[in-house]
Amino acid sequence: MFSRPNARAALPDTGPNRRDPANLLRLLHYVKPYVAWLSLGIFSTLISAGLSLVFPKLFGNLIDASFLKRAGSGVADTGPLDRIVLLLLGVFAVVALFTALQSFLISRVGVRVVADLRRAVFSHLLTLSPRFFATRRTGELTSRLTSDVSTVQTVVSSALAQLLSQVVTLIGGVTLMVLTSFQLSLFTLAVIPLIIGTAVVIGLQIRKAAREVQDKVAAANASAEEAISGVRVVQSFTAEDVERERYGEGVEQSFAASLRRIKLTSLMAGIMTFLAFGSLAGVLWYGGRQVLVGAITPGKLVSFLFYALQVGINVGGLTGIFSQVQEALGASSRLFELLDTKSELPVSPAPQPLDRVAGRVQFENVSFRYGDEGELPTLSGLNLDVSPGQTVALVGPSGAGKSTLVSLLPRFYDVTGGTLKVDGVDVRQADLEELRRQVGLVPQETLLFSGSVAENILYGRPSASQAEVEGAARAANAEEFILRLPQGYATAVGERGVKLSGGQRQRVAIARAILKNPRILILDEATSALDNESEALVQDALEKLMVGRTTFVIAHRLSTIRSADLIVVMDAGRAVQRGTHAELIAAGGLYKDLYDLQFRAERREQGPLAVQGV
Ligand SMILES: Nc1ncnc2c1ncn2[C@@H]1O[C@H](COP(=O)(O)OP(=O)(O)OP(=O)(O)O)[C@@H](O)[C@H]1O
Repeated sequence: MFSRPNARAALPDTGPNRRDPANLLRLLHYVKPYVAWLSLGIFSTLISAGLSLVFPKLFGNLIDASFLKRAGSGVADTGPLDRIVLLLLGVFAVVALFTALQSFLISRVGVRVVADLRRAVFSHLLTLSPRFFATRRTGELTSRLTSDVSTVQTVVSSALAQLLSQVVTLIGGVTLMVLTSFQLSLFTLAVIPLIIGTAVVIGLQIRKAAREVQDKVAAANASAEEAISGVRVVQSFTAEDVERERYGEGVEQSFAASLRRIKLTSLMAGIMTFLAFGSLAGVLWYGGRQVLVGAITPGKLVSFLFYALQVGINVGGLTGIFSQVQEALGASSRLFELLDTKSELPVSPAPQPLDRVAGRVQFENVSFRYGDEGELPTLSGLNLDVSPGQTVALVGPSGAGKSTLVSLLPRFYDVTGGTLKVDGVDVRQADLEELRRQVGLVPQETLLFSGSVAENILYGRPSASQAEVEGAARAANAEEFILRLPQGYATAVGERGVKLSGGQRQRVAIARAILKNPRILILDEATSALDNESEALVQDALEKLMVGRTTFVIAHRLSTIRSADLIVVMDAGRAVQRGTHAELIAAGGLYKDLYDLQFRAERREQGPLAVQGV
């Protein structure tokens, strides 16, 4: 049956620095620019948390003022009651104001840090080499940008504020409890170790389950992403059921993990509720007796109950924060792991200038291997000296290493042996950006970005003017079809350019390359048949593009091969033959075999013109 191999590995989840608290310090680095906002937020938190400790005392006073005076004198004096309520309202208002301020200020820092972190991770991802992306699933990486960053946000914003206010309330609450009634305090505080113990033991299990939920969701997401981005393949193979099943399985696994987590949280909620209300009942029982014997006033009992409640809530809250911090540590370590992944292309400390090159390219005894040492090399012993402006056609059987050879030019990979030079400069000694500005790439499968036609052409040189864009489109034989589009240059091309035909996409890509005006050009000729007319237009545009540039073309068409200055025949990573078409045919060997197999039919189609000179 159909199967889409899940060969790409998920991001390793258990690195050596996983949940390393040092990551929290690294996070602080992102918080640093906003330390003023944060300090104001912390100040507001301290005020609101400190003032909230006044409530219970005032409530107690309120009770005593309302009940005791009346019982004593028989006359209803509402004065103290009114004053206390007024005072309470005042305190409420100040607490409300500072709570709002605290929430705004600290959350603002949180969302800002998240925005910075997202940008940093994305910008770093763009610098990594194709080798990195070959081992990662896109869905995994995008989920790092979304869910992991959001988990970190929780800590930076809400958890930080909560932690502060809870610590303040907890210390203050316990002190005031003890001051209100020492005996009652002993009674209540005895339960706290039980609460903490339960929270820690079950909390640990909950964290494990939560981790599992995240992993399962990420895996399901990755498979959905692949299916959605390849929906045409899925539909053409009528593999919907397979994909449904694959995603369904992932979703069910995440459901099962969620269920485990829910069971544990429910159990914890039950135990906590019983402990909390049980101790409340205990306090009411013991405190009630104390009131009855006149040891404390009813107001004091009420104050005490409120303090106990505040302390209880905060102890519960602290354990929640503990698990949030743990999760955030996990998430931040995965993010930092991405940020720490160095591009494997070493940067030269003193790059040699490569500003406006003539276009000479030299492969000197170049070898290359995708895998580790010991694996078979993909290219070996390659020597090639291409003069500025020359066109080199690379031919050879599938898997011979043609695409690999050209991918060394913009330094997607570094050679593993020998040297690759552009204008006499070892590409490893050049500035990567400068080098890549010299190299233009027109791939077989053109990828356009969602946006307008003009934006896609401008990708070649963002500073170009509208007139230059139009000039490039004209030279690429693209203007005619662009002007026929509903909004001309402003027409949106759809995701990956789906609204254009294959030939149109290619011509936009050629216009893009013309605008970039590179000295070295890499063309991967399309093997998929375009209709005759658009093939002729694409071919004509390519020929114009090639003029005056050093061009490497992975050639599939006889006409390209025959007009090349040099044909290099590749087989199993080696350049086995080189020469012009006529020379190679005369010499016999792999080229002649390939020619006999692949091009005879094409030659026949091209009629007498193509036969000449063969
Ligand atoms: N990213 C990669 N990681 C590991 N091996 C790779 C990678 N890309 C290509 N290879 C291997 O390197 C060899 C050469 O591949 P390459 O794509 O260069 O061949 P090609 O001549 O361009 O083939 P085709 O004409 O089919 O495109 C193949 O055996 C291929 O399996």
